[in-house]
Amino acid sequence: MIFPSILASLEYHFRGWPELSLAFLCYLCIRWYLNFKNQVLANFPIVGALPYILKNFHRLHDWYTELASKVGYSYLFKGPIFGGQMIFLTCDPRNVEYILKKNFSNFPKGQKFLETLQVLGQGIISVETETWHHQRKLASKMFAAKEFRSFAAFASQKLVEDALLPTLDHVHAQASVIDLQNLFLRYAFDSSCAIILGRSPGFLSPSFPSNEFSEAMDVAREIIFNRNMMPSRWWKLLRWLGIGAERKVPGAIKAMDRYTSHYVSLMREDLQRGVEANCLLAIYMNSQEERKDALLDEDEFLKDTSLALVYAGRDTVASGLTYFFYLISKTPRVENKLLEELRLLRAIKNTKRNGCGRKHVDGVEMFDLEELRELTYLEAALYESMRLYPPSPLNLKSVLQEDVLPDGSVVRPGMQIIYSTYAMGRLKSIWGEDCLEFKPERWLDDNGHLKAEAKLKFFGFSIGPRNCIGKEMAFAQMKPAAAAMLFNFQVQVLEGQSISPKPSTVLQLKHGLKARITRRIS
Ligand code: HEM
Repeated sequence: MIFPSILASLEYHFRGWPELSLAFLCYLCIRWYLNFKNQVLANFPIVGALPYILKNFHRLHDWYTELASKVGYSYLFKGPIFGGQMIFLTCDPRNVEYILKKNFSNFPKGQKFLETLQVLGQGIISVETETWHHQRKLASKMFAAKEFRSFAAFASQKLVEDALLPTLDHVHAQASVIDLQNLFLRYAFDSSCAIILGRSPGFLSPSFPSNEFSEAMDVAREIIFNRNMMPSRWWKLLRWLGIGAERKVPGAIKAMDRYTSHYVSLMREDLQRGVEANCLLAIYMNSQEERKDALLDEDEFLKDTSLALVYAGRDTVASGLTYFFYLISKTPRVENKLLEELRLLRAIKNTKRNGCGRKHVDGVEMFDLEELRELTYLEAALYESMRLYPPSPLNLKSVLQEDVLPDGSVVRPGMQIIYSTYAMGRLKSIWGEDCLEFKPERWLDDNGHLKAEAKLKFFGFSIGPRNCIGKEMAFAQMKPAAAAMLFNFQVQVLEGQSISPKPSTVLQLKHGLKARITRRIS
């Protein structure tokens, strides 16, 4: 008799439990949601920081910047327990300098990152240790060659004259709207191919043709980013199953291999016929002796090297020009100062040449190489736009041995380090209270020369032994395009379009940048 009465009593006492449990669960969910909603970052049990990453994925770079101002310059993200990822994100300039320069050898790209870069073969950006040392030494010599530097400037200038200005003229005549991002991607691809491979593929032309080589590089860029955003096992499984973006990889690799083989064969024929060529491929081919310990078969080396270089230059230059015109369109004061600099220079040169400026066939004016060197306000404006919108907004490193960074953070093997140049370009502590303003003047001293100290604060081309080797080439591509376009055409970016960046390793606008182009009346 006792037993049923105990049961009855329990039933009486716990009658309200399901409701109570439900209410408690709801309370926990609401608390969690409110915390999650108002907090910028937390590492939860089991799922780590995944909810925050998913919530902010569409605005990754701005989120990092927000974290820097609200939480601090460095923080640790834990991935979900089953992926085992530990990402240390920093935008502290002392840490970044330590990682990239002072203790460079302890922070390689790392196996995980290198694996994701294998789509691009074994060129300079996808290798490490001895192979990288050798390739870097060789590349430094090639990029520094005087004949190469003048060839790079000449080839870009020619492409502006033969392809960029006629295309813009065509858009003006059609009174159509153009996507500036697409235009500059075409220009950067053609000029990179011309400078590196010796031939422009003609991707930039008024008919806006398609190009399989460039499309294959788009796939490579997308896949490298995707692979880095997930644990290695996940993307390897997707690759094995052949689903998602991984499905496109084998085709893209084949296409890139086919095109680079083709360009290598053409250049070999040219050199055998005694054609004089100063593109990088020709310079590499003519330096057989220095290449003999390249640890790669001759053709593989030439193909992978040229692919890596075209890839490194294409998206970055396109991004630099796109955001430059975006900022100019929003800042008429800077546009006017740029025009003033161009017009003054043109007037001085015309006086010296007795009124004969350098005219393109359709009355469009060009700036020669000597003039371009004198355009310091333009150069400052390009730096300034890359400060706010760095083409390479984040970079990855790994950790070899446990280390203590200058801010006191401890990093351990197995962690990945991400440093955000996007956030660093927007830190008040580096760039002052007006850090969000587009002000080329911050790069210039009282005599109108570029300030060395401003360049030292800028990480957009990276620093240390693995810094950007193509910086000078990038300016040789961007300056003539920006000068000729500004001087001859009015670029009116359409109002009301969404200006959000794609989550990617390169800063690109999700929906492009639509603009109208009209000829300026001289
Ligand atoms: C505005 C344009 C450019 C920007 C902002 C830029 C930025 C950068 C950055 C940040 C890095 C370091 C990447 C890392 O640490 O993983 C880098 C590396 C590199 N860049 Fe550029 N880049 C630009 C244009 C170019 C051009 C035109 C070339 C010419 C081919 C080039 C060739 C390279 C190469 C080969 C590396 C790898 C160097 C190495 O690993 O030793 N870049 N660039």
